Amino acid sequence: MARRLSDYSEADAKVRPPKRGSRPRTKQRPAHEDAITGRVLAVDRGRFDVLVDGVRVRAMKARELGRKGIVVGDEVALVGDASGDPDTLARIVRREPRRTLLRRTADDTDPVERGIVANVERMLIVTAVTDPEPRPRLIDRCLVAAWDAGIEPALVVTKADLADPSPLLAQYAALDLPAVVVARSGEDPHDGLDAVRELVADRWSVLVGHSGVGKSTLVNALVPGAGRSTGVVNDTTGRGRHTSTSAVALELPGGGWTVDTPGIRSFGLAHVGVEELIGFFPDLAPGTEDCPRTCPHLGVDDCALDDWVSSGRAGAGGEQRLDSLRRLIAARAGE
Ligand SMILES: Nc1nc2c(ncn2[C@@H]2O[C@H](COP(=O)(O)OP(=O)(O)OP(=O)(O)O)[C@@H](O)[C@H]2O)c(=O)[nH]1
Ligand SMILES: [Zn+2]
Repeated sequence: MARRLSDYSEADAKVRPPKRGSRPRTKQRPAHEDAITGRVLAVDRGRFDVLVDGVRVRAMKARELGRKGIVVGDEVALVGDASGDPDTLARIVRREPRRTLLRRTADDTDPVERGIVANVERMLIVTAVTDPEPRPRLIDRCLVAAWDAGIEPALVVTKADLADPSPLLAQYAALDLPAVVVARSGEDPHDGLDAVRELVADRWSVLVGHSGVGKSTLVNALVPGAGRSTGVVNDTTGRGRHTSTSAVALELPGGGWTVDTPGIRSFGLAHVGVEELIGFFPDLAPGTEDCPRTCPHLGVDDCALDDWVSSGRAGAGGEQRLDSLRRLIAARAGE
């Protein structure tokens, strides 16, 4: 049936022509719907290597990311040329929410915290039985940093061919930590390597440890061809021959990725509050129940932790652990 003119509503007549110069709405996409996601493998002076569907793509941060940090392990959204061909550069337009973030501050009072690696599930704390001597306070810092980040730590004790690892292991027995012992045997890189492989298989992990403990040796054994430089520790500086200082993710032949952190020599923990700190010493935390209210746990005013440790309830490492905890609390108080 034909419509009569009088049937047209006023609204029909009010369709305005588009303003000259204005673009159709559909082109103004607020989010990058067509972005693809990848995982950051390496960061080097403003350039990022991102793994996209098995291809390594070079990328830079898009301006809209602002000062938002991107670290190894981050999951990011990319636009632009993500072919991975030489001389191409994609843009990172978004950082996906992080499941874990390993952080540190320059010291225990510095308010500026830096991300080291994101989304890893496991931390291997590498320490030698001797040469160099174990540094329990650094181990304790690493444990706090791992638990604070939501990462499961494990101990890897190297150089067991040089000395008996049991006293060191006994110190941490109360913590219910996975611990693996490795040793050099002849030409073979390491006894105990299979146990390390199990800890890192099919997941993202991060290796931490101070210079000379055998971290690079371990990485080279886990990832043949990784080419991490190993060397004799310089007696004067305590430093090895490393020149690279940035974290980098290396693919494990059996599946999974491990992140080496050559430049990291310390773990400032200014971002961890005192109450949280105590919670990250699960061998000591229950001992604070008998402390006076507002006890600073610094060894004064009848702090119950002294009895807790001397009665053996924190295990063989109790004294050392309490010393670590107290130093961390004191550092927070600026003492
Ligand atoms: N006896 C013995 N020596 C080892 C073992 N693992 C590593 N080493 C030696 O210890 C020294 C230091 O090893 P690296 O792998 O360079 O140590 P690192 O922790 O990477 O140290 P940086 O390179 O300074 O970061 C080297 O001379 C290694 O050959 C081990 O299980 N037993
Ligand atoms: Zn106390």
